[in-house]
Amino acid sequence: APPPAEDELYQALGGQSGIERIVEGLLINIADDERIVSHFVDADIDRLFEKLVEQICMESGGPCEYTGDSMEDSHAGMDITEGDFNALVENLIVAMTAEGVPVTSQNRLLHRLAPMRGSIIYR
Ligand code: HEM
Repeated sequence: APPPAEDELYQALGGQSGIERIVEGLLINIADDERIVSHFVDADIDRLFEKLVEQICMESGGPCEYTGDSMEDSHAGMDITEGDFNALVENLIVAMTAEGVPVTSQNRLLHRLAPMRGSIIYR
C-alpha cells in the first residue's frame, strides 16, 4: 500500500529524531536478544540503521524515500522463521514504548510493517 498522505503517524513517532531513537533502541534490544542476535553478526549495522530509519519514516508518512534493497533481497538465505519475525517485532514494541509512543500509534506502524512478513520469512 502507498504510504499515508498525512504525517500524523510520523509525528506520533517523534519525527526524524524520534524514529532515529526508536531504531537505535531496536538495534540495542536485538543485540541483547539471544533468540535472534546470531542473524546480525555479519550485518552492516550502520547501513541497517540508516535503511530502517528511512523505511519507518516513509511508512509513517514522513518526508523520506527508502533507498535500501527489497525485503526479499535483504533477507535472502537467512531462513528467518515466524518466531524470529515475532521476536523482532517485540523488540520494536519495547523500543517504541521506551520512547513514549502511544499504543495506538505503535499498532499503526506494526500494521504497515506486517504485510512485509511474507517477503522476509523463509527466504
Ligand atoms: C518487520 C520486520 C522487518 C523489517 C521491516 C526489516 C527491514 C530491513 C531493512 C530495511 C534492511 C536493510 C536493507 C538494505 O540494507 O538495503 C534489513 C536488513 C536485514 N535484516 Fe531485516 N527487517 C525485518 C525483519 C528481520 C528479521 C526478523 C530478521 C532476523 C531475525 C532480520 C534480519 C536482517 C539482517 C541480518 C539484515 C542485514 C543484512 C546485511 O547487512 O547483510 N530482519 N531489514
